[in-house]
Amino acid sequence: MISDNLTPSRPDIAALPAERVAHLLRASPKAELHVHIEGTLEPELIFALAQRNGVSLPYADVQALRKAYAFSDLQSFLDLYYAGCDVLRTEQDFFDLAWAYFQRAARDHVVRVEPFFDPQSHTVRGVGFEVFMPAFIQAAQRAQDELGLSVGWIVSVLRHLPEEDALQTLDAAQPWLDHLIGIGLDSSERGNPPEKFARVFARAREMGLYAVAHAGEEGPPAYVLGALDVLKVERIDHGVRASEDPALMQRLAREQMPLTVCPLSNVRLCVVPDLAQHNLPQLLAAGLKVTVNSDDPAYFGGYINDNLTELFAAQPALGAPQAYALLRNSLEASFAANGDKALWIAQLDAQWRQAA
Ligand SMILES: Nc1ncnc2[nH]cnc12
Ligand SMILES: [Zn+2]
Repeated sequence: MISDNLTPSRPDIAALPAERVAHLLRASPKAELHVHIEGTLEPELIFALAQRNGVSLPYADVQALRKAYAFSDLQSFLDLYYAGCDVLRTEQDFFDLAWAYFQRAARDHVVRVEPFFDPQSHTVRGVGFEVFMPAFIQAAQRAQDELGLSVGWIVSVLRHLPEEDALQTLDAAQPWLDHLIGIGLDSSERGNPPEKFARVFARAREMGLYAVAHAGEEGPPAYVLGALDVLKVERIDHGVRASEDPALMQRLAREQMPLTVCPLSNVRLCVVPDLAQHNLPQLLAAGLKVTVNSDDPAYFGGYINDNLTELFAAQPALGAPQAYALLRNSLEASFAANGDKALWIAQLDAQWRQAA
């Protein structure tokens, strides 16, 4: 049925059956706003790059490496994630990594991606911006040209390291500013509150970068508040523990602060016991601007469409209105140009109207 009511809930979707919703989740245009490019490094590529660069790995084969991906918390994952980075040595390696991910994302109908990269996980090994930035720029250009996929890179600093390191990283990023859209904060959350990075974020914002930060993944709701009030972020990465603080929930809803939630990541890192018990429906029902993302898909068993479809399969409370809201939120919460966003939203609406 055609609906001419374009806002706020546009296509008339209430009666869509579950299988139609599952198809629309997969086939609709969407934005991926929380993915670490180093977290897209598949075991097959780790082995290929290790061979290319003469790096020896402590695993017999791809299966043995995959088997090691059984995590008990964030830190147990990060230890393997940083170890995996060691095979990334040359510009070609970083290009292959990014291009493989962009092709995979395009298959999930991602039209906009804002990937993080962790410079300090490379500079510590003597691999500098002059190695990975040209590769990221070239891969992004090719994604735009050949896949119609729009890319905006977010330089992310590691919170387990001193703020001084992060300031140096920002200095090193300065010459590449034209190719960056934002600054992020990731790595070990507990014991490393947002306040530790107040000066870095103030400087990054002066440089014209958008600000985002991981907060409320393993850390308490106070870290979400710190990210908002001290770092002045425009999106919260994860944020699922905000549900422990009713006043914070009300504020996030009132300010329509986007949350980039990563369901499969939360299960694999034991933030929640399983997808059926994930609090995403509760966050959505409270009026928060929630999006679904993949975080580190090579490590957590799924890309963005897997996150969406597995979550909906596990949660009977999620139906067509929630699916449409999540897809639309992803496009609205991106840092892409308003004209691009309007175009993607029009495409989304056309697809849903046709299905309804
Ligand atoms: N889920 C996550 N949380 C914090 N830091 C990360 N770095 C890569 N993935 C991360
Ligand atoms: Zn993350």
